[in-house]
Amino acid sequence: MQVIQIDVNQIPELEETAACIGFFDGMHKGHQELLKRTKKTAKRKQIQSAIITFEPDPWAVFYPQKELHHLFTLADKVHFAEYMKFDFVYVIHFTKELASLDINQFHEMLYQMHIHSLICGFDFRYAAKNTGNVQTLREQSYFDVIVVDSINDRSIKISSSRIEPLILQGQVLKANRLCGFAYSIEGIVCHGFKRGSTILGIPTANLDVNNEYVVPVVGVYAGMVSVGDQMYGAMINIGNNPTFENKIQTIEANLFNFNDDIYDQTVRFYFLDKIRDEKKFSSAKELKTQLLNDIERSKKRLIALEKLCNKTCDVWQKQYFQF
Ligand SMILES: Cc1cc2nc3c(=O)[nH]c(=O)nc-3n(C[C@H](O)[C@H](O)[C@H](O)COP(=O)(O)O)c2cc1C
Ligand SMILES: Nc1ncnc2c1ncn2[C@@H]1O[C@H](COP(=O)(O)OP(=O)(O)OP(=O)(O)O)[C@@H](O)[C@H]1O
Repeated sequence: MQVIQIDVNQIPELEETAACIGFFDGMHKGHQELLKRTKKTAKRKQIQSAIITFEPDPWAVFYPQKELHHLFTLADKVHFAEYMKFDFVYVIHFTKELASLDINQFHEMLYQMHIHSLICGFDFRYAAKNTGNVQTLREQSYFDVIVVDSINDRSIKISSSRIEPLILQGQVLKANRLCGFAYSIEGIVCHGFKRGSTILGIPTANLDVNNEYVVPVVGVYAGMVSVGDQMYGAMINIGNNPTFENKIQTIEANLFNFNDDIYDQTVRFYFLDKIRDEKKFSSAKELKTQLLNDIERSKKRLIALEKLCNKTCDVWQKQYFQF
């Protein structure tokens, strides 16, 4: 698979493709339907398949002062495209100039990119002031258009903007249901206060998270952590460790059946389900008793959510560690 950066003023020579178009934050089940339809169309027409996305987030161009967080980084989208066996990811550089193209100029751009079939959702909007829609796409004759009907959950469209608040509220299991795999964030393992391994006897890997991600609300989660291509069951805490009165928020995980040194390694934390709120304990001993309970509770959730775990391992191409 190839990732091609595209500047609207300098469109490179591209192969003929069936391509889906959108920002694709999170690659939820609605996005997945577009991806499947694109692959099918490419196969039927014997042409290449592509995902067209934009970078940076159009919102960042119009509101540069706003700090934006996402469910997926561009690298995550590229990974997902590879998992779905796409031939190309086209990353169109989103600028004010691109945003000001009129409907016909936008069609011409896609024509110059050799798009043979464009696959989009029923509510796709494009061109200056979002004046383009599926109706205007159907009226042009540069390329075929396939429109995907709304993919719903409980009669409401599945969308990135519906999933984000679920994660922010700790309703990760609901978010996971809308994606089909567990929500995850990536970062580098950094040094904590070392209380986990010394005072508590329960070592934790502290995550210096890539701050592009939406971080779930403070709380304790049953989850998984991947190190290299290996997946481990884990319990994860996001919080301020009130028992020790930390000043900063930490994201840390205790990995089951694991005791390697992974400082400075890139790892991914996967959130399956929230199991409790973070609490202040009156002693380290009480906290430790609770943590031992959390291990058992997390393992039970991992077993109950086996399908979700397996699908997540499949998407991220990790080997699942059975405990
Ligand atoms: C699953 C899990 C749950 C936790 N729950 C709490 C909690 O409820 N209250 C609290 O003060 N700290 C909690 N902690 C944080 C511990 O206090 C923390 O692991 C310990 O301070 C070690 O931190 P360190 O890695 O900086 O040494 C939890 C940690 C984990 C891994
Ligand atoms: N649930 C869905 N059903 C059908 N098409 C969808 C669905 N969600 C997104 N799409 C389509 O997928 C493409 C990418 O959409 P986009 O990146 O805007 O996702 P979104 O989840 O709708 O985002 P947001 O919540 O930010 O509006 C668009 O063509 C859009 O119409």
